[in-house]
Amino acid sequence: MGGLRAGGYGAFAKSDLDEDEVLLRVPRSCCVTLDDALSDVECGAGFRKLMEEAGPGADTVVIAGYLAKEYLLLKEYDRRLEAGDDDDDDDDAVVVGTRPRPRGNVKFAPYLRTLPWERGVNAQEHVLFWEDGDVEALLGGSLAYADAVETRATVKIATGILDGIIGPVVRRARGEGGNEGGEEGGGGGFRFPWQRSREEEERAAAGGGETILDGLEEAVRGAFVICLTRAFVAPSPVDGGREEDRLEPVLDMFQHSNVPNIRHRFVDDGSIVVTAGPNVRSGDELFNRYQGEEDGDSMPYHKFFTRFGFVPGVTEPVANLIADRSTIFFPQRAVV
Ligand SMILES: C[S@@+](CC[C@H](N)C(=O)[O-])C[C@H]1O[C@@H](n2cnc3c(N)ncnc32)[C@H](O)[C@@H]1O
Repeated sequence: MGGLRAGGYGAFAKSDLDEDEVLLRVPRSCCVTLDDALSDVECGAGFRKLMEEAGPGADTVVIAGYLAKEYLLLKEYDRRLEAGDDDDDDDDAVVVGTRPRPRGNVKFAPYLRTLPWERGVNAQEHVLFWEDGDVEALLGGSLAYADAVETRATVKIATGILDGIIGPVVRRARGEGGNEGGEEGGGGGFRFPWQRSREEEERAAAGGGETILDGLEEAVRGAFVICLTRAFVAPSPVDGGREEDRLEPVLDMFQHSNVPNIRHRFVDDGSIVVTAGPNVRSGDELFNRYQGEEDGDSMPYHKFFTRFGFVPGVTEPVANLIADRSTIFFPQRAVV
């Protein structure tokens, strides 16, 4: 990583940089991709079923589910370690089904530990972290309202679905039993919410069904925030160049600017290469440019906010912009 230093919430040049100097190269094997989720030993079968039922639109749900499951398993290993179960090498292995998974076996463990799973970690803000009342009070009537409500509803539905896939795996790891639904070859005992009978649906809605796995809501919410604020769209080298969402460790430490001073490009083997723009001096913060898939370069700022959790160039709390009825959030009205 020539000329690059992490610090604060972003990355900085540690020396003057030549234009086009290569700062880093991230191989696809270091990225979190849909392949990781679909080939997962414990939940891959459940994720594949979900893709069959729901189609490619389920990509983000599947990647978020995979991240949430790995994070919850990592937390379980950590809990055991803290409880002093680490004297013997095997003691802190979490047994999922019949397979022990030693601590080191969470593929992305060091990366998962750096991510903003909760509001405020790495100064992360996002409408997914808000209470319903805050969304109504702050965003009601604003341009951001519909997006915020839709994103939150998607995550709520996803949480119910993912409980059926990753819930049993995490419950087993915690020694709480759980059916075989999420496990590869386990018979597929779980059912998606759309496969439940009306009676089961009503019982679940009335709180009489199985309860959602403890900690799952928070983990899925965090995983969605992570996907929305950090995923890159890249051509997949394994799927005829189809575009895929990926999490790119290290590349995702750069903050956004509308006038970036680095560039990134995808190369044929699936790696991503980051190079310096012109006139970068030692100590300068290095900025990338985030792009929303549907709006390309011109994503409106209220959409930028619901997707990435901030408004470019604005340092004051968004609540102040809303209180001042900023034109970013409220359509302008002519004063006559
Ligand atoms: C991909 S991360 C960038 C690095 C990040 N701060 C981190 O947690 O590693 C994206 C998040 O960084 C923050 N961010 C990035 N650029 C920003 C900017 N120009 N102003 C304020 N926050 C920014 C937002 O919280 C955004 O959701």
